[in-house]
Amino acid sequence: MPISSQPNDAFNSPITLPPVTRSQTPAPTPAQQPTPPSDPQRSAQSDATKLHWQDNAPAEPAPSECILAARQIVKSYSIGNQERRILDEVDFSLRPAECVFLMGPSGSGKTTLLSILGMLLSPNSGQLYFGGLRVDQISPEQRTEIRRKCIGFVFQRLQLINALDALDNVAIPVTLSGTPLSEARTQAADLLCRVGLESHLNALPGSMSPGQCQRVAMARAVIHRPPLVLADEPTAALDGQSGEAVMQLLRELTQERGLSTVVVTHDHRMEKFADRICRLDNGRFQ
Ligand SMILES: Nc1ncnc2c1ncn2[C@@H]1O[C@H](COP(=O)(O)OP(=O)(O)OP(=O)(O)O)[C@@H](O)[C@H]1O
Repeated sequence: MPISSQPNDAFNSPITLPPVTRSQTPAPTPAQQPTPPSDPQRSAQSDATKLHWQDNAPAEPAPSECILAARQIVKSYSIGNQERRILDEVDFSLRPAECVFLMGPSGSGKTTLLSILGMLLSPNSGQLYFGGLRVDQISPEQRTEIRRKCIGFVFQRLQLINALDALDNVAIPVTLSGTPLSEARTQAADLLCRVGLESHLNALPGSMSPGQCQRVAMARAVIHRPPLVLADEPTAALDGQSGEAVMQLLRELTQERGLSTVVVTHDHRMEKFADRICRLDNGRFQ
């Protein structure tokens, strides 16, 4: 099920970030984006941990080592007088600059998990950490602020504003956090050129192909350099060739900026773009 919440709701409320303390470190600002450790000893440790982790060992890395960590997440819905468990004590970890794909059968809970990771949906229980901060324990306003500043969303159903051209679809969200429009437009134009749309800066979404619109959506998702990008079936509406080009571009954009990425996809042809694949089945990782 595609995420249906408007990502733009994150841009609506003027909220101040929570006070910064060591035990409640807010998600990193763009200038503080986490990067893989450069110290050789630390790198060796991290590589060892990653190997261990990729070998499906039960241990998850510490939340403080992750850009995003979910622990024992449960999500249920009541249908009539019956409760249906959609996510059943799920653990998930995403390291800085890593790209993880969530795959699994229809109805297995992928979009539900992505929505919880993006703080668009609250779990019934479990812990969610963003940059080491327990974000399930902060106020909704603080979560909105972190989501607005630190997460870029790419949705299956494009959520471009039809009345705005490509340039302003990308630029306007940045102006909501105080960047002057002229500067935002310069940044947006650079990004749109980067994604191959230099001749479509002033095109309206209705006059562009689905693949071109998805490129605009990706530019919009990364323009504020969020440390985390969440994508729900970003290639589902595209044919194989444009889907692959869009996924390739998403990887390049996020790699260039050192952003961490979670992608929900059904498309096995895209697997080559993942650093790691987590397969959900019936609300649990296989
Ligand atoms: N608001 C809701 N109320 C009740 N059930 C829900 C709700 N949202 C999702 N579900 C159910 O939760 C299950 C998991 O849905 P989800 O969209 O996360 O699966 P998915 O793996 O992303 O599926 P797909 O690949 O088809 O998009 C589905 O059975 C769905 O019907």
